[in-house]
Amino acid sequence: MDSYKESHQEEIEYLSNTIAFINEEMEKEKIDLLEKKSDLIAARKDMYENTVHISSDFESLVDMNLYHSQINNQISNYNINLQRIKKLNKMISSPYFGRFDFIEKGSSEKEKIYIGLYNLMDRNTGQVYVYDWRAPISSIFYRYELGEAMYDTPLGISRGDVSLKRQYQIRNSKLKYFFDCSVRITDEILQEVLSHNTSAKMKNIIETIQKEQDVIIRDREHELLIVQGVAGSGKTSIALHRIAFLLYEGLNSNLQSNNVIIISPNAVFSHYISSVLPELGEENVRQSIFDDLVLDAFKGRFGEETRDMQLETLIYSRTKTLGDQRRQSIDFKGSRIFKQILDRLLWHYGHRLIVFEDVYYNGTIIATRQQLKNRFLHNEIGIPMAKQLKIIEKTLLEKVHPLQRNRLKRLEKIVEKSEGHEFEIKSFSRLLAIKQAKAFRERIQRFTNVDYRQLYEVLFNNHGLLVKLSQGLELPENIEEIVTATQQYLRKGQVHYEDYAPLLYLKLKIEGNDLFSEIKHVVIDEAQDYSPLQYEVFKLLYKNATYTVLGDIQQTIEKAIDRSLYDDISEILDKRKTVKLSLDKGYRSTREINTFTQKLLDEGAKQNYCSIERHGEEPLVLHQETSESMDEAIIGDIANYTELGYESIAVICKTQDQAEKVYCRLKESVQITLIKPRGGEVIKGALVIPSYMAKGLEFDVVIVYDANKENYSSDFDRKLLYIACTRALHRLVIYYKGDRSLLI
Ligand SMILES: Nc1ncnc2c1ncn2[C@@H]1O[C@H](COP(=O)(O)OP(=O)(O)OP(=O)(O)O)[C@@H](O)[C@H]1O
Repeated sequence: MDSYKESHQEEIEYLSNTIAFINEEMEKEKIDLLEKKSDLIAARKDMYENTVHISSDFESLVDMNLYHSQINNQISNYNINLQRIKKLNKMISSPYFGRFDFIEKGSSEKEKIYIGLYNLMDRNTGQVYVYDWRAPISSIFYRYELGEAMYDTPLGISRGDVSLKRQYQIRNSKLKYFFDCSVRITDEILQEVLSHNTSAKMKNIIETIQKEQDVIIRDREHELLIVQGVAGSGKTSIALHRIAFLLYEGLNSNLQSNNVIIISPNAVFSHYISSVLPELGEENVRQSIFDDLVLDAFKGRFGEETRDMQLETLIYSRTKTLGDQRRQSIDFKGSRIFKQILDRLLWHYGHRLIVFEDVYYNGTIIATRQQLKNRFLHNEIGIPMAKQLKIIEKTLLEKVHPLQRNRLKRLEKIVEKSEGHEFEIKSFSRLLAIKQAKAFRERIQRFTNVDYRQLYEVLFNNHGLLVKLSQGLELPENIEEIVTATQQYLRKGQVHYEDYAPLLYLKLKIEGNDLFSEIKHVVIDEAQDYSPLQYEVFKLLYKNATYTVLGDIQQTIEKAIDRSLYDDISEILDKRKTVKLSLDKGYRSTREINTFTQKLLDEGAKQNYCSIERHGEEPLVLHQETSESMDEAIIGDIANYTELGYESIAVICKTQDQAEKVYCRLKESVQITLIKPRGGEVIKGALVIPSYMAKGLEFDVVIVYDANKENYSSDFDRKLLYIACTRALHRLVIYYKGDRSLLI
């Protein structure tokens, strides 16, 4: 037998043994599950029959409690069983995708390490059929070629030699093919994976994780890991695989899915990525967008303007002075300088603006204003301002409490002497006492109540104060206009999106934050979308968490491209162990599309970039005489590309408004969906979407709608165009009417 035949025979046998083992395990688990189910039903019945259902008697309550905790245990065991069955079910179709043979230093025995989605081990014999891709030893598969290799174990580094590396395609429990490779993961298999159509939901990449990606996924050393990665370099994929890894590691470190939160840019994106972690076996990881954090924190007090609305306003007012002013206002209110002003405002409030008063009750002094102020200013244990003032209020009320009896007696005497209340002295006096107590409390609350919104308004309403607080700081040139505009809309009861972060910062500083204490790890995707002040807010919200922050500064929309953002993030989050890494290789698009999109970047913003060697058609830039002919061409394209087998085709418009109009016209002739900012899921087929909403998503075919000179002219437009074009996997078509945009 030649060596391939021998290997083939060996692999067929290994696969069939593995599948047989999975089937056996599945049978056992199913029997176990049935037993657990009937035990659970019996326990519930027993509890129903043998305990009282309503009681205030202590012994009966203890009894009920015992039954409850027993049933809860049974339910959790039942769920563990179900999870195991789910995992086995996922494995049966394709139990592993890779193998390497490893001889540990000092040993003569060759171990065959098969790698798949989960561990598969015979607990009786100790034989490991498959290693979880996250297991320490599996890192060798992603990081090493043939020859010397090492991996991290809980007991230290383990070294050895890799004598074989093999990759498989197994579908429906059948071995389709396998091949040996000397390099890490061959480009052929990666290209094969990348040449497929994209799906409506993001997929896992465990079979082809690249070395530089694996380093990020498996990092356990750093408390803050910052990744700058070019478009399509796998940042989002890495973020999700890293979470799965940390949760696996979590078996040792106590990290559970409810200890992790992903901050993502919008609801459509959240949907898009929502299936990766469940696919990897990790459910219940929370996702949030900044807009939702704001709504929750302000309890609906404000939050009408969303980020999409802010972006739309910027797009529409680009050429007007108002637009520039708004942009500068956004920059300023998100800056570290504004954070310093807010800190000074808080200090100033505590030291100068709170007007403590002497507190009298029933003619006796309870506390002088100086005593109250001293108590407030000597807050050594750092209790947040609002809580501290409430403690002062409580202490004053407690002091007054024993005096209220005397006050009541005094009131009764006064009432006795007055006419018309002879028959109701007691009740009338009590009523008076209640009213006076209320007035007393309100007097105290004049200095113990603090409202972050009012304080924010003070800053803009009092010009002298802003000047004073910004001494030594560099303010934007048009600060006067920013202040006047803010003053005006705050007076009308409105709040802009860029005010949320400063308001939330003030709120958290003033009131403190007891929420999210369970969060131990935060993943921030599209990191370039957040301002330094938003990072200050994250720091206050997730006080003790470690962070993974991933972004691409080329995809910054509303601000100027600022390479110092990552330094700011690292200073703000201020973790002991921080690392900044970069990813320069784009995996999403064909080389032709990648070459084209890199040329869209401003000369000054060019970056280190390399593309995956996957080839396809050159992007097309096509002129159309009229809107009608452009519509017709797009309708034709949708039909052609569908015919060619592409499954997701996005018509990307600059704005929401434009997207709605195009959708209304196209839907008469083709099956097409409009994606709205809060519109839920991206589905397969043809869709129309505004440029900024397409961020983070990807499509087999991208058709850019009307990239003419008017639509795409400024630097701001350049970024929208870049985001739109970098979404394409296989085909990119750009239409324009009139003059072609000079950005192309
Ligand atoms: N190692 C890999 N193996 C297979 N596919 C990969 C790999 N890395 C990235 N990809 C694919 O490349 C595409 C882009 O990945 P992803 O969306 O994670 O990149 P990104 O850096 O977040 O992109 P962007 O910033 O442009 O939104 C996805 O289809 C992803 O599955």
